[in-house]
Amino acid sequence: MHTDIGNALGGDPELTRDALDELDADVAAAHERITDAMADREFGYRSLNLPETADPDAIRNAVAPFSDSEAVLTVGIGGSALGAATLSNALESDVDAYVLDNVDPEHTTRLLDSLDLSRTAVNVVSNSGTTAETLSNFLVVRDAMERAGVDWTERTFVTTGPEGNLRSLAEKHDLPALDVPEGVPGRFSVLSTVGLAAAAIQGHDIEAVLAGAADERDRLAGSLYDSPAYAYGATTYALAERGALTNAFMPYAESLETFAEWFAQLWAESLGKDGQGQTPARALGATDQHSQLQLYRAGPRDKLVTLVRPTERADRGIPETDLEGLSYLGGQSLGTLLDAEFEATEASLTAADCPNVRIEIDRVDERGLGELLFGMEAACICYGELADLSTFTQPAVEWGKKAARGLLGGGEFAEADAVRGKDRLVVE
Ligand SMILES: O=P(O)(O)OC[C@H]1O[C@](O)(CO)[C@@H](O)[C@@H]1O
Repeated sequence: MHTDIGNALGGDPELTRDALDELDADVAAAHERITDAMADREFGYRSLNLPETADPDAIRNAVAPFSDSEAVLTVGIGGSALGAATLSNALESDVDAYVLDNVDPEHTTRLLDSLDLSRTAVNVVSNSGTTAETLSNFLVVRDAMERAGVDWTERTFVTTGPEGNLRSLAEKHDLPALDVPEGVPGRFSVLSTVGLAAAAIQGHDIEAVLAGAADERDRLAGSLYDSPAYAYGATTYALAERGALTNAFMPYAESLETFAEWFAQLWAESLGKDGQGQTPARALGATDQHSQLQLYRAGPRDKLVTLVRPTERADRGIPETDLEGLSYLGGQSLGTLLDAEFEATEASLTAADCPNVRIEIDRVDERGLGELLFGMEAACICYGELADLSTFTQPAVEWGKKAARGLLGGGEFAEADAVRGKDRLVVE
């Protein structure tokens, strides 16, 4: 992973090289804290140990019974689904991958009706084992399997914490069970059983994912100028401190669209604390040049744009044309056009004083994804250290869970009363 912060300097909000140089002393302190916490396997920080603590052989052994699958369905939500989805949507495989990470009945029915459940491996993923959406979807999937005459215990494995409903279910029905690594929050768990099991069933080189992550870990250093991950974490933090409260995250590869979704949870749930944080806006290049770029260039001076691309990709030529005014496109390639648009957009943002950062990997392959995923996790932790945040917790999400549970008769919660007491002003 390479991080180019040249265009992050001198924009509006303004960040100067002197300011970054001054911040670098804090980055050195953050690095020391991070490496000590990694060595002590502290909660959350131990996520950065996964390149060597994850056990790809154990993962492959656990999913071996599903090697005949034509599809793998991950039932989870948040970090328990987005890591697997990032890898499956970025890489090609003969084994299809699907994710149920919402409780939209029409979508769930459409998906289940489309699957041959007798040939689908179902991975139910929940660290807590109590997440309403995941457990509800599992019950629906199990019912669909039974209606299809499929022995669900033959097609299902779980990935969960040491206790809870899924652990009990696995023990009761002797299901293969993978352990969610202890002390690793869901949004930091992609480089573990949580993100790698489905990838293993799809035949992806999970060892290469971990090798890419290990390479990025080896680049962590006591200066932002020596570590691509810290360069990104420190620059985004410094810009946020100066008013860039939105981070438009814009990969120029369809295969990285879900990666942007994964990044959004990592950034929002880790850094949105005590009135601080930086809103991740998911975008896609070149498509969003024709939708959101207007705001990025000419809207409030409250954002940075992160541009991500592989420097190598398979390409496809554009046929010659005699269409008036389009002949310049003929004989080019789609990849050349995409790169021209990337660089033009980057320059366009800079010309409009919108700070932007370029992140590049060689290719969207297992190794490149490992670099990106680890790099963003380390960047996020660096930002959290600099901002003195509680990076690894997410207390604010609990209010809504209690309210929903109360509305469903799952207990007495004051939050549910607040829902019932909504002020209404309906305009029809
Ligand atoms: O793996 P679990 O416990 O089902 O949690 C799923 C997701 O829900 C959250 O806990 C937020 O509610 C995320 O942090 C997590 O990734």
